Amino acid sequence: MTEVNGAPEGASRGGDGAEPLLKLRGIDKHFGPVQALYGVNLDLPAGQVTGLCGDNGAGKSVLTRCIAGAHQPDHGEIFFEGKPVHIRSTRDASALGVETVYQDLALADNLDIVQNMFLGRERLRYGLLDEDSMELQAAETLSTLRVTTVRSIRQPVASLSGGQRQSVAVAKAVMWNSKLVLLDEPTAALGVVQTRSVLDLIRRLRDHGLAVMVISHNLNDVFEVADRIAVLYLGRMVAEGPASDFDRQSVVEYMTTGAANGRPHEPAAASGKG
Ligand SMILES: Nc1ncnc2c1ncn2[C@@H]1O[C@H](COP(=O)(O)OP(=O)(O)OP(=O)(O)O)[C@@H](O)[C@H]1O
Repeated sequence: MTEVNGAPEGASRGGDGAEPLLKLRGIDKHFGPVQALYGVNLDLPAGQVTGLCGDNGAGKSVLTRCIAGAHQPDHGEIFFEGKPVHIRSTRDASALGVETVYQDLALADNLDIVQNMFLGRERLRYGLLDEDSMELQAAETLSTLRVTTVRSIRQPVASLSGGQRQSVAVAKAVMWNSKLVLLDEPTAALGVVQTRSVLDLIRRLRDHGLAVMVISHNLNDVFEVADRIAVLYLGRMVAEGPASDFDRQSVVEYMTTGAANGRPHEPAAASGKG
């Protein structure tokens, strides 16, 4: 059995009836006169991929940043493992096990894969960098996630393909005891084959029991990988539920009008949201 951060592969999935790993309730956020989020509720269960959809400016990045500790909500509550939490900084988020992979990936091109995965959290031994143990852990994490296409973990990140860079960024995020991974447009700018391998990687995170939230404009990717779908429209969460509640047309309608068939989203009766 392979493990990421102690979570057995195939760990039981938080079904819709289970307490979500992360729960947002009534999140408001404004910037001066711009109200970016209005009373947003969202559940992110463990062992499930949630696709966060919304048109440009809908509030996806602001919401992600509120969970990641990069923005502070004006109002609302965040529950993590059922307990109310205040995520005041990205450090607070990391301490909870929340890691974010932003679109720009924030990898240092001139450094190699191991150096990137440990950047800012280097391991020391007798006052020196413990290269062997960092290399071992980086290699183990990549192999657990079956990221097998990189030639050497000592190659500079500048020499990697877009898909490989995305994989390294994801591996870096999950290496640090993460329970929730937020991915901002993970397949933007990737070719067909690279997209497929990143989507496979996302499924593996889910199968290891992590909660995953994926922001994507690409509905093919969302439908391929998401167990749940949440749609923001002009800062409001207009639909949230199991992916089977939706089809492409309804998601597009929610994204562009805030309703589908002229009606707001009705959560499935069995969704057990609290
Ligand atoms: N730092 C900020 N200062 C002022 N307004 C902001 C700031 N960040 C976001 N906004 C505003 O909040 C709203 C939501 O923006 P956000 O970036 O979350 O949208 P998005 O759904 O991620 O869009 P996109 O798909 O284009 O990235 C927009 O009206 C945006 O202009």
